[in-house]
Amino acid sequence: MATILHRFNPQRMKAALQLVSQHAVSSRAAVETLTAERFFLGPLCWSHRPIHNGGERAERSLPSSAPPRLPFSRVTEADLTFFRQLLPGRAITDPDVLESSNVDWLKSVRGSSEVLLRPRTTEEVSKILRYCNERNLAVSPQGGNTGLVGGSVPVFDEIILSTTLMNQVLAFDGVSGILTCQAGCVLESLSQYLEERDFVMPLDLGAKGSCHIGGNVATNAGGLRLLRYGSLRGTVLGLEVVLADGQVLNCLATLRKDNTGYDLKQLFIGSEGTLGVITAVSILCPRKPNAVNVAFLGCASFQNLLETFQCCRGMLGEILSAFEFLDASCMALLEKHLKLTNPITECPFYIVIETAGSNAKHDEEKLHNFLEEVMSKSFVTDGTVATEDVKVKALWSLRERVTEALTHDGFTYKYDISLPVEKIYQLVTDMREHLGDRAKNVVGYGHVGDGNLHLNITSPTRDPALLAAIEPYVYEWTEGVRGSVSAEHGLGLKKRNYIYYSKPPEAVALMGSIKAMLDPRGILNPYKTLPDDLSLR
Ligand SMILES: O=C(O)CC[C@@H](O)C(=O)O
Ligand SMILES: [Zn+2]
Repeated sequence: MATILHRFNPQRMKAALQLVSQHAVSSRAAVETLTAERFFLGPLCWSHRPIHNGGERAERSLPSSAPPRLPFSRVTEADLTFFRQLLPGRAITDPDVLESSNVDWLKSVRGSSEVLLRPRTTEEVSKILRYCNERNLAVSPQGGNTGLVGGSVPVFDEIILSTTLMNQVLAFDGVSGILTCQAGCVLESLSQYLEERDFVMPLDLGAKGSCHIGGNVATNAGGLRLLRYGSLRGTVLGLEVVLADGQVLNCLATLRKDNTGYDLKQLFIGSEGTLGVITAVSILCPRKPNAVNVAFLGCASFQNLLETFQCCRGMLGEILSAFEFLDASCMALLEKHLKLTNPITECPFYIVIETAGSNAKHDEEKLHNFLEEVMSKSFVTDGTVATEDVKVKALWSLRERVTEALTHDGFTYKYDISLPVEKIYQLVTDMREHLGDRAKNVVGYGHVGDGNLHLNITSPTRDPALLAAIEPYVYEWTEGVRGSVSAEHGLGLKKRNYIYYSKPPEAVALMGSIKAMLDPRGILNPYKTLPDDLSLR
């Protein structure tokens, strides 16, 4: 527990608890305040955050997913008239259309917004935000609504600002590979656009068919190619952002190098729409590889998997583009719920390795030598390799569709953890032991190459007792090895109060100051990312 002490600030936590209880009283008194049950699909959930004070430890409750509604204005008929004039036919109030924008992809959180705006241009976004800021109307920016932490839907009646119609490619330079596009372009459409021009997007994720590039950047999505091309913090070269007061910040540079002052775009990458609305992105795209190979391998232990990883980095080097894993429990769920077939013999662990290079013969030879090495050393017990597009896709779907398989297994508690790579599976093993038969399934999968574990725990229904057994255990465990409680999904609504497990109070306070400077009225994506002790002021 000593590791928690240096990060924990008892004063701040005490203030947070007082604040939360004040709000709880006033929100109960307000007749029209929305109750937790309206946005949280199930009974109110409380998590327990240990409080350390001079060596004494006390358990206190801090609401995890139930903030009170902040005193924003409510949308009036006059507001609707303004929006309808600005966006003819694109200011939507039909509850049936709004339904899918109010609920997240996991169907775990629900807002009750009555207005969905679909701008086409940056100028329209600017006019919307200037108006909302003046009127003190809260706004929930939304891309493809594929987020997993409740960050992409309103919590109460925030206006939904959708980037769906901002889907134009603005420019592509076939020499440098720099693409400039509007924020609402769907990732898969951009990939297709680039492939026709012999380039690829530097990121790829399971949600590619629906997610928007603006949302990807706003959440700093990682995905399956990060190992090769790095994070969006490196590949995004420029951004256009509309600030809370409607000001347009045009930092849409298309330069590889630019050291003129602070790199402001980094503030917006990963800020989950709380500091500004990203309206356009310029991004550096790699050449389309001539040869792609995918190997699906089985290992008898996680130690063998790590040995395979080390060997892989050494022998495949520059052509390695992904090293992903899933455990046997994930495979069982793929078979049971999605009727997918395991192409190799049953193993405790499975690896998906992708190579992407410029010389098919050279790549195949390297892969062949590598496979021979890991099989002869018994790091790998079985495997199959694909080079044809259809087979490559089929092998990838075994990794990409685990999230979907989990949705059929009951209620899922999801954790997206960054850990030192050698500890990546220990958390799954410890959690299984810790929960015993209280969970239906405890599964681990993720991005080995990035030290990113997706720990998912299923239960027949939402189960507060199970949740109390998982949290704060999972966060304390993570903090104990100096990991991060959000590797690539962000904090959103669900994880906002756990930020202190991964960031010192001084850093969180500075985040609060930046938020206050850029969005003084707090209208942008309220209740998300920052913890309640900062945002409920
Ligand atoms: O559902 C999850 O926990 C992970 C989703 C996604 O980040 C993935 O890598 O498949
Ligand atoms: Zn992931």
